[in-house]
Amino acid sequence: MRDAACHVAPSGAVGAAPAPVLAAARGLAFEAGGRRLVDGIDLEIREGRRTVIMGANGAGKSLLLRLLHGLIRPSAGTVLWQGRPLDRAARRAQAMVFQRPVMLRRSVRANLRFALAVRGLSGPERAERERAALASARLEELARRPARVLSGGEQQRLAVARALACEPELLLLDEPTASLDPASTMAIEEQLAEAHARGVTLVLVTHDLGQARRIGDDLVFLHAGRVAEQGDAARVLEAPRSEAARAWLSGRIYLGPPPLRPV
Ligand SMILES: Nc1ncnc2c1ncn2[C@@H]1O[C@H](COP(=O)(O)OP(=O)(O)OP(=O)(O)O)[C@@H](O)[C@H]1O
Repeated sequence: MRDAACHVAPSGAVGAAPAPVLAAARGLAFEAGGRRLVDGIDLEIREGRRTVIMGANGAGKSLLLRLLHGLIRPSAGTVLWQGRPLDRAARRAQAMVFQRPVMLRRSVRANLRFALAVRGLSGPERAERERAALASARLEELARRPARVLSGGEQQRLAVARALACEPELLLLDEPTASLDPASTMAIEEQLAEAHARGVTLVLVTHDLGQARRIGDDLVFLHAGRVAEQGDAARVLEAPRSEAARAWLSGRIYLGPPPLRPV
C-alpha cells in the first residue's frame, strides 16, 4: 500500500520480497451531492494480507469499500485488479460482507445453495462447500431454519460463511461485527482467521481498536475522504503520525483539514 511517500512492506518480512499486489486504487475519487466524498486515494492491497480501514463516521470507509468492489463507479481514478481495470471476472473473485447481513427469505441452507448455484459447480462440490460453510458458521443445527429469524450474530456468521463458500481471493467486510457482542465477534474473527490461513486476502472496516490490533497487518486511516495515514497496523495504532489518526485514536474530536471538498 502506498500514500504520497510511503510504501509498506508486509510486516515481519525484512528483506523479503513483498507479496504481489492483488487490488489497487489509483487517484480514486467519488463525488455525490456536489461534494467530493472520496478524494485522491492511492493504495495497494497485497495478496494474503489483512488490511484494516479506520476513520471517523463519514470519513468515506464504506464508499471506499464499495469502490474497490465495483459496486459504485469512481468519479475519477481507477480500481485495478492484478494490474488491470476491475471487470466482471475480477468482481467474481471478490466477495463482500455488510454490517447488516442481507439474507434471502429462505432457509439457512438455501441461502448457501443460492450463492453456490450461480458458480457453475458440480453437485458434489456444491454439497461439500455447503457442509463446510455450515460447519464454519456453526449453524449445522439451524440449517433448515429461515435465515431471517436467526439472531444478528448467527446471520452474520452465515453471511461470512456464504461469502467464503464462493472461495473469493479477496473478502471485503464493512463493520461486520459492529452490532455484535464479544462472543459473536470472536466467532466471526475465527472464521476470518481460517479464511486468512487458507490464503484469502482481507479488507476490513472497523471502529473496534481491539479488532484492528488482532486482525490488522496493514492499516489505512481515512479522514474526510482522504488517506490521512497508512502503514503497518501495529505502528499506526501505537505511534500514529498524522494528527487525524492521533486525535481519533486518543478519543479526541478532530475537525481539522482537509474538509470534504465541494466540486
Ligand atoms: N450516494 C451518496 N450521496 C451523497 N452522499 C453520500 C452518498 N454515499 C455516502 N455519502 C456521504 O459520504 C460520506 C462518507 O460516507 P461513508 O458511508 O463512506 O462513511 P463511513 O466512513 O463508512 O462512515 P460510518 O463510520 O458512519 O459508517 C458521508 O458523509 C455520507 O453521508
